[in-house]
Amino acid sequence: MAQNKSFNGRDMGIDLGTANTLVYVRGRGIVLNEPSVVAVNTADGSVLSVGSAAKETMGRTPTNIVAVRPLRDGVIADFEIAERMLRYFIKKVMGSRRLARPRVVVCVPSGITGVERRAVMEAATQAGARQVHLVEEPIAAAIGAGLPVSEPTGCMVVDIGGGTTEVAVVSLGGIVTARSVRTAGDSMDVAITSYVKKQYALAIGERTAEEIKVSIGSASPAGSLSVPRVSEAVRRPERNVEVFIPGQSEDPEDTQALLPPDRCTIRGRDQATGLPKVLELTADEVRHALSEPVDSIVAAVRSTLDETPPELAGDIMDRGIVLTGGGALLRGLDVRLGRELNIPVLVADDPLDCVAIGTGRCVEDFASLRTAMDARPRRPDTVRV
Ligand SMILES: Nc1ncnc2c1ncn2[C@@H]1O[C@H](COP(=O)(O)OP(=O)(O)OP(=O)(O)O)[C@@H](O)[C@H]1O
Repeated sequence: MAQNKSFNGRDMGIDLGTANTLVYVRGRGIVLNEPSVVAVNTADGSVLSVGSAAKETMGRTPTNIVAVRPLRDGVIADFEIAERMLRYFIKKVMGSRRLARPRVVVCVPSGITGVERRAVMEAATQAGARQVHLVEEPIAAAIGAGLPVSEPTGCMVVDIGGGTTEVAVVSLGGIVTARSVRTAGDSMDVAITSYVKKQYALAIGERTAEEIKVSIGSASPAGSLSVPRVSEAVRRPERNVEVFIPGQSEDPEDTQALLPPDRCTIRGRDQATGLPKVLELTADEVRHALSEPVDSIVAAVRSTLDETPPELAGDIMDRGIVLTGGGALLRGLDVRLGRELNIPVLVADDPLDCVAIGTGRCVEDFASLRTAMDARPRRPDTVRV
């Protein structure tokens, strides 16, 4: 591993995500993983809570408190709140050791403009960073997934986060071709909310929609799902959603216990009566609700492959496409992509942590990964459409 004397023990890599922010500290690994949410008092603008505590309040705040997600579609939508959130996380990680300001590598979507890059750099600087470097999300994801990004061979990574899906072909430490679409985990939650509203006139919150997706969401029919992991079951939140798992067993060795749940009970507000209501939703219905965002992700991967130079396309055929990001955990997405594109598709180990691990590697191994950082923006400074 190349040594980098200019980086030291307080330096950090930040995966500033739409859904979650992860902080990796040099020599220590991932030390913080919290939702990118800030609860603000609208009366005086003061910050009441940040991260997990703020996410708990989403959909449950009185009128004078708002739970804000300062990033949308992978970029800063509310600069001031983003800066305060970053400042809070950096302080939390540094604890009482405030002797010097850290150098920071921040991960950003590949499609962001120069203006958006400057906004991220400015927010990190205002939050306490002494020097800021940027690494593009697909590169960080590929590094974190253990792909040989610096070699002259093509690797395709599809990072499905909360706000954006980043599809990229990486070779020799750079992006050869990439696409960043604003269809990812959040769009799936919106699709579920709309379905439940249209089909059952039931209003549900953002968190409930996410819980439904994680609990029984899928991209392929039940018979063709890849086997869900035990870690996935552990991460499954259960609040307004109660799941039914066929043949459920307490025994972790029992393969039946790994079967995906086929329905769940959800709670919301009946739009006709205005009263709370409980109803049952099946996995087939949720798969149907998710078809539009899933189709868009498949289309983005297909069109990126279309633009890939033939030599690199051959490498991808051999190596397979690697899925990272929380959206990679959607059951059957690997199967669906593999079937439609006729290419092997693999889900990275720890898909939710890949980008943070890759960003952290940039801090640990700065000299040899230098070429992977601070690339010029691919998009002009126009308004994103
Ligand atoms: N088991 C699961 N099944 C489906 N989706 C999941 C699962 N676990 C997490 N997710 C989704 O993954 C998304 C968060 O992923 P991730 O933390 O990689 O995004 P992010 O880095 O914050 O976002 P972005 O990259 O867009 O800035 C959320 O939409 C979340 O609901």
